Amino acid sequence: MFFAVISILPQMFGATTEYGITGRAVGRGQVVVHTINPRDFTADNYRRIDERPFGGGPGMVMLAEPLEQAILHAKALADEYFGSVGKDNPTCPVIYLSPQGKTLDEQTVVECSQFDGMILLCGRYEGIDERLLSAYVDGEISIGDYVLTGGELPAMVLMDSVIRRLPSVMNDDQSALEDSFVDGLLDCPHYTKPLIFKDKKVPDVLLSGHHANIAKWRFLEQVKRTKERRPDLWEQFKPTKEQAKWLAELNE
Ligand SMILES: O=C(NCc1ccc(CNCc2ncc[nH]2)cc1)c1csc2nc[nH]c(=O)c12
Repeated sequence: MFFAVISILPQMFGATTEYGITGRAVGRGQVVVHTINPRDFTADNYRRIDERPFGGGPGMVMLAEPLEQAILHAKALADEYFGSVGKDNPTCPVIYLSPQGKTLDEQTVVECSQFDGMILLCGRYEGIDERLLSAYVDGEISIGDYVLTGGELPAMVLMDSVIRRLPSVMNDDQSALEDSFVDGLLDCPHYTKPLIFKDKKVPDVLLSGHHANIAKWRFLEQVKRTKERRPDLWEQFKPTKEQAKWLAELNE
């Protein structure tokens, strides 16, 4: 999958491209990430990428022209990449990470993981000239209703959530698709060595080797936690046939 991120802080993206499962996917060439700094597309000696807002008010607004050149460069890199892998008619939307965007959820992550690539536009300051957004942006995504200092961390959250879903990025011992957020429940408790920690033992069922009982115990723990901590998720939950059987036993 192809990513081009447009940001005046390109070094931040090392957190995604150099570490962990996402870093490995980049290292293997399963994911390509280009960082593009709008400052490299400025025409003035001060390499300006922001200016005071028309109409006054606090803060600065990012200039349209350097961002336009950065986006056109990203599109050229995308064309080159898709040409090199023989992909015709690729889907590669320009996504603006913005507090005004649609709040990211697993469904949006699934939709994004089906694109051939994405051009991610990261804002700083008070935002970006509206005329640039209306000319080039296909969609806006927020990662939640809290105020950050820029779009870079949201861009990396989006990239991380998408990259982990790509086939063969997560090997089978890493829970890729059956994650609790995918089956609609919170996760169950996890235990590993030592058998006793701070006088607390591991639940016997997990030591029993009885896989059906273990699966049932884990599911019922997920249910208990989801009911307690996220009644909103519990309300939406649709059990499978087997899960419904286990739930029926619970209510006996
Ligand atoms: O660029 C981002 N944030 C930087 C930022 C923060 C505040 C303002 C100014 N807002 C003034 C205002 N708001 C409502 C009324 N007036 C602009 C830009 C960002 C990208 S995705 C995301 N997801 C969750 N949270 C985020 O902050 C982000």
